[in-house]
Amino acid sequence: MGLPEKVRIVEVGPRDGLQNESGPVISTDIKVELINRLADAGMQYIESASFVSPKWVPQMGDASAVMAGISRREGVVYAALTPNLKGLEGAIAAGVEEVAVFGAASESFSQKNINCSIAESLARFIPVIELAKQHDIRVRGYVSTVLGCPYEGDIDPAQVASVSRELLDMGCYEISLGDTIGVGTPTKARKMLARVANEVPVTKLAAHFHDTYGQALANLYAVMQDGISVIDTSVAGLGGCPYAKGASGNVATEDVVYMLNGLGIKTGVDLDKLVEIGNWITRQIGRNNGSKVGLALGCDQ
Ligand SMILES: CC(C)(COP(=O)([O-])OP(=O)([O-])OC[C@H]1O[C@@H](n2cnc3c(N)ncnc32)[C@H](O)[C@@H]1OP(=O)([O-])[O-])[C@@H](O)C(=O)NCCC(=O)NCCSC(=O)C[C@@](C)(O)CC(=O)[O-]
Repeated sequence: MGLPEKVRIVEVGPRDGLQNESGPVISTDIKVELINRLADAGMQYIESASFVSPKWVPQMGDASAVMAGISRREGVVYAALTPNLKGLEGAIAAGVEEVAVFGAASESFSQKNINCSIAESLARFIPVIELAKQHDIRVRGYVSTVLGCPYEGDIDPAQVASVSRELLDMGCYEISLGDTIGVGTPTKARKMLARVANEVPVTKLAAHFHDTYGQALANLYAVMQDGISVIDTSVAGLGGCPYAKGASGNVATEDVVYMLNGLGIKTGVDLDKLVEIGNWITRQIGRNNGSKVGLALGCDQ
């Protein structure tokens, strides 16, 4: 199939990147500035907040205030996670134009993350997607643990395919495949994708790879050969997984943009601005910069 001409980057730093920070709750102002700066750097899709239980994820407790504080730019999608109807109702009230539901390919992970089985989660998403449709809100679907689970180890690609298919059938326009704990390697990623692509057209799939084992760029390069052209990333590689010891964040946006620039693949993102943002946000929250490119290009900043 060969590499795509263009890649759409889904920036998840303000949500996936910040949700697991264990220190004090990050201020709404910092979150809003992060989102505004990412839009200024050319990001056209920014997952900005999460309408989940603040008891489960305290860092996302100010989702409505974050959405209200953003200076919206034309052409930029500011999305949010909504695990259930309560979340979607909050998102609608906050003027969110796109949301995501999130399931898993592993039963144990589903229980730990959203307190229900896979089947229960899928049943819960049906009314969420129906209500979203009534409000002209597009819904993205996530499947976690597609290349491994912290509790169950290997996950059968057929299970990933089945959950992905169900999400597509119930109305998700795109399915993002999450290597939640970053354990995948290129051959495994391609095998998983090949199985899922039997059920869901590859043009409706995105790669959401964490970099825990330093494999994310290699895995992305591998699945791009098979038609993946939507990639989820997090500035400065922010993030982690509360359920996996030592888990790093998502693949860093800077690293992906650098690789894509080198491959001659268009993203529309300003790498210099991105590097500045990565250095700024990591200073703000007192965390190491997880982007190799950010460290290399930002050493004078
Ligand atoms: C799904 C629930 C809510 C179920 O949690 P539950 O405890 O089963 O929910 P419940 O329906 O029994 O309600 C319990 C309480 O939560 C409240 N509640 C219920 N829903 C909401 C809501 N939407 N917003 C705010 N509050 C809510 C509800 O009102 C009630 O409040 P109380 O009466 O006790 O005061 C909970 O498990 C939860 O919030 N989980 C979120 C977990 C999460 O955000 N994980 C991270 C995102 S997924 C991810 O990062 C992976 C991904 C997407 O990036 C891909 C990858 O890398 O793999």
